[in-house]
Amino acid sequence: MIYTVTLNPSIDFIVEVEDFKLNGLNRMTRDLKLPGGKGINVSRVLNRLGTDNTAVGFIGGFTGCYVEDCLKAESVRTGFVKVQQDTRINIKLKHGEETEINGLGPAIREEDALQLLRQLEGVGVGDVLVLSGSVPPSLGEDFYDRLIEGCQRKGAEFVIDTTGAALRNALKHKPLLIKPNHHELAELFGVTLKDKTEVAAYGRKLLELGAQHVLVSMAGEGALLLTETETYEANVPAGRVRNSVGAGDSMIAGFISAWTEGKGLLEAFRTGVAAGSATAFSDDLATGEYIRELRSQVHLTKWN
Ligand SMILES: Nc1ncnc2c1ncn2[C@@H]1O[C@H](COP(=O)(O)OP(=O)(O)O)[C@@H](O)[C@H]1O
Ligand SMILES: O=P(O)(O)OC[C@H]1O[C@](O)(COP(=O)(O)O)[C@@H](O)[C@@H]1O
Repeated sequence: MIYTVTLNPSIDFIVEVEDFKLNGLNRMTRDLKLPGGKGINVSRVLNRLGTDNTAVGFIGGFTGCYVEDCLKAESVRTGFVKVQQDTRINIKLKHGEETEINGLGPAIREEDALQLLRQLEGVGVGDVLVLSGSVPPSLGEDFYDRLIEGCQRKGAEFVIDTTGAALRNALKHKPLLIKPNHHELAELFGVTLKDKTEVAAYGRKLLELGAQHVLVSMAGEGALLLTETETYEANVPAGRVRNSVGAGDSMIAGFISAWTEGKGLLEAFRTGVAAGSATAFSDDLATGEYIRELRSQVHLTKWN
C-alpha cells in the first residue's frame, strides 16, 4: 500500500486577473478551488493512474471538510486526523505570471501528532510512504524524523518531497526517492546553478548524503534522474502550459505508480515526466489518460 502524508493540506484557490493592479481593486476573470497540499495531489494522481493508495495527514474545519469531500468524490481513500483549526487556503494568483501565497495552516497539538504516528504503526514491508510538503510550524521540525523512524522500524520505504532542514535531515534515513526542483536544489546548497552539468553535480551530493534516487525537475527544461552509477536526462513533451501547480507532485505520483507496479527505474522516470507535464498542460491535475498519451513523447538520454 502507498500512503501519502500531507501534514499541511490546503484548498488551492486559483485566481486569474487581467492587468493586475497592486494597491487597486482587481476583479477575477476566473477562479477555481481545488483540494491541495503536496501529498493530496500525489494521491489524486495515483488514483487517476489506478494505483491504490490512502491519503493521511491533518485536516480541520470547513475548509478541511471541503478537501475531504473533494477527495471522496474522486474515490481517493482518506484517513485524516481531525484537528480543531481550519485547514489553510493557498492563493495561486495568475496575472500573466504565477504568484503563490501559501497559508501557515492550523495548530497541531501533540495528541493529534501522536494519533497520526499511531495510525501509521500498521505499515510494513512493501509499503511506501510519500511524505510531501511543508511541516506546520506547531509540529516541530523533527516530525518527519519521527514518522520516518516509525515506518522504517516496520520495514516500509519512504519518498520525501520537502525543502530546507526537513529534507536535509531526512537524507540520512536513505529515502527511496527525493525530487527537488532545480531552484530548491540550488537553495539547499546556497549556490546558483548555471547549467544541467552543475545541476547533476549538486544532485549527486544528495545521493552521497543518503538518497537512493534523485529526480531533479526543471519545469519546462525537463528533468534529470541520478542513481549511484548513472545519470539520465528527459525532455518534456510539447504542450501549452495552463497551470503548473501540482506538476512536481504529479511527477512523484507517476514515478511511484510505475515503480510500485515493478516497471523499473526508467519507465518510472518516463511516467513521472509525462505526469508532471500532463498536469502543467491541464487546469486541474492530469488525467490518467493524458499521462499515458504523453508518455510516448518523453525520451531519455543516458549521460556518459
Ligand atoms: N512549463 C512546463 N512545460 C512542460 N512540462 C512542465 C512544465 N512545468 C513543469 N513541467 C513538468 O512537470 C515536472 C515538474 O515540474 P517542476 O515545475 O520542475 O516541479 P515543481 O512543481 O516541484 O516545482 C517537470 O519535470 C516537467 O516534466
Ligand atoms: O506544503 P507547501 O510547501 O506549503 O506546499 C503546498 C502547495 O504545494 C502544492 O502541493 C503544489 O506543489 P507543486 O507545484 O510543487 O507540485 C499545492 O497544491 C499547495 O498549495
